[in-house]
Amino acid sequence: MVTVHTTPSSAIHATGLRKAYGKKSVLEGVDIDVPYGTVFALLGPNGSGKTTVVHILSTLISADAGHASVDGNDLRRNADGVRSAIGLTGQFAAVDGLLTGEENLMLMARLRHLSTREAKRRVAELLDQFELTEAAKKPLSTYSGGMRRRIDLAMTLIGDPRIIFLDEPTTGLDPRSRHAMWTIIRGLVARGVTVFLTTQYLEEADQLADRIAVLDGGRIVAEGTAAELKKLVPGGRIRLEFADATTLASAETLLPEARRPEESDALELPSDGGIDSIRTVLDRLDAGAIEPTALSIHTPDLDDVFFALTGAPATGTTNSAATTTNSAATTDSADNTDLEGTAR
Ligand SMILES: Nc1ncnc2c1ncn2[C@@H]1O[C@H](COP(=O)(O)OP(=O)(O)OP(=O)(O)O)[C@@H](O)[C@H]1O
Repeated sequence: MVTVHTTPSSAIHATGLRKAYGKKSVLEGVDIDVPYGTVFALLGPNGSGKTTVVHILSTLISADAGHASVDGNDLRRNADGVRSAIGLTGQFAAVDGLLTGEENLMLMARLRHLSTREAKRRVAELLDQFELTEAAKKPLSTYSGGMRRRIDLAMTLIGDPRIIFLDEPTTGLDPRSRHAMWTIIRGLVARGVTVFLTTQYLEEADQLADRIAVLDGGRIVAEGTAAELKKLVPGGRIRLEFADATTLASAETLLPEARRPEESDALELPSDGGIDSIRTVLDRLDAGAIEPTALSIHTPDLDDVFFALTGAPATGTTNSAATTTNSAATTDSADNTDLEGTAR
């Protein structure tokens, strides 16, 4: 029998997850590690398999191959242990629209075997926490999209799970409701809850996640903090401005690789945004006694990363992008000592 080696600090640990629906292969060997008390975001384009990963890790479906443990419980051997440790939002999407928010929460509390007294206390607490006290007595069918997501999350939290899975928690919400949901999620994390979320919104991953993994073509093609991922794609540049046209022309001679954006008196050079590359550029200008009046650094955003990794029309192209990224990460490793296996 194969033994799963669970890192004690891992809330979620998975290796080699595979899943196919008929002949359609969805996951082709996915590895995931989420330390306790952190937020992990699984990013991927439509149909990349994010929900499939969540459903496997929350025991709703089984993987064809691979091993995983959640809160130290092996998914195959102790599915009940996994279920009692986790909360999964989205699973109550079919809650009774005719019942009020409070009634739905009470129902869930009783299903969780809370006493009437304890259920009432917990429900009141959650209604308050999710700013639903006013709407508590109204039927769920009258709730807005944002309110439904909040009641869904509140229902998930009735049992005080240590680990929660949020499958696209803010898809379809307006910006205000999205920000309200982010505040709630941050509050949960502050109380020590581990969050595994899937999202198509790069900003959401950037805002909330300690680590981000990009799923594409059935594999995790890159993983790291938002800052680490941004370093992986080209597109970073230094922008220099000068006092007058004469200085600009002299600077151009000293930095022949720089380009001058149209209709501007500035120069731009490719850069990883690191201190060393900035210092090198300034030293070269200094050699000609030239000082820029302004210096700014543009680092790529997660959109650039996502597009570079998943935007290619064919999977083959995507894989080669990941490989290129991988070599970039290796070259860069002196600057990124904690960039373990960043791009795969
Ligand atoms: N029960 C199923 N039977 C057959 N195919 C399925 C089933 N569930 C999912 N799929 C297919 O597996 C692929 C991955 O689906 P999944 O829902 O995991 O992707 P996703 O990344 O969550 O997508 P989205 O962002 O659109 O929700 C899709 O092509 C989907 O059509």
